[in-house]
Amino acid sequence: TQSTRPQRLLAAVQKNATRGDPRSVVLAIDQFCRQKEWAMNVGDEKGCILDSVVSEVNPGAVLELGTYCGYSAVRIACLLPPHGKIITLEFNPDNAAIARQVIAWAGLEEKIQLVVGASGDWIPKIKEQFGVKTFDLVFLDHWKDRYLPDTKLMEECGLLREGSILLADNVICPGTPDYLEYIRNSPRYKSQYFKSHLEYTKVEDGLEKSVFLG
Ligand SMILES: C[C@H](C[C@H]1O[C@@H](n2cnc3c(N)ncnc32)[C@H](O)[C@@H]1O)NC(=O)c1cc(-c2ccc(F)cc2)cc(O)c1O
Ligand SMILES: [Mg+2]
Repeated sequence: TQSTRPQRLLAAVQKNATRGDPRSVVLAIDQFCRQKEWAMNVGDEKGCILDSVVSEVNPGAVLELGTYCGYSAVRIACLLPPHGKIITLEFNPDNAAIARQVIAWAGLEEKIQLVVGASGDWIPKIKEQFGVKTFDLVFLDHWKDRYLPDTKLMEECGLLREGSILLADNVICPGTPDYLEYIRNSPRYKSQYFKSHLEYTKVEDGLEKSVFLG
């Protein structure tokens, strides 16, 4: 039977990356996506911006919406402080199964908690289920029309504190117009746009970094 793109991406990781070496996993995925098949990971160019934000925030608690194959979860987890953890939500069980194996190959199972389900269902349960008070950093990379409702939901559920950072992928391509309009005009956020390109292409895209002011 025909393999899927995530399955081929995992095979490339298992062939070309060193077990327990997260940076070799990131490199193997980027090489696969540049040389073999495009895939919707945040990628190497936007990934450098992600790295600089993670390093600056030095987060103890990270929430990622939209795991896909685990590329950005691995990239973020590499940079966390010793007791830092990332909870990553993935709706599609097939993608989650691949991501689990990519995370295992990187040796980051202790730092990354992968949860299968929809963000809208899980966000209200995170505090009680995972003993999280608030998140220092949230990386939004799921369905582009869920960024705004889920941001409002995180506010309502008390998952954000003064200084929490939201970093949103794809605000230009595919685009998240309602989220951008809200976050750039809300007095409760201070936003900054980091111009870049859609992963592995020359098409414009970028990341929007927003600080929650409380
Ligand atoms: C949405 C996907 C990423 C993953 O998110 C999971 N997901 C969804 N909704 C939920 C939820 N509500 N809760 C939890 N997980 C959830 C899903 O199952 C995918 O695995 N990402 C994209 O579609 C995406 C697309 C492009 C793109 C750009 C130009 C093109 F011509 C074509 C595609 C680029 C990107 O950088 C992306 O990130
Ligand atoms: Mg994305």
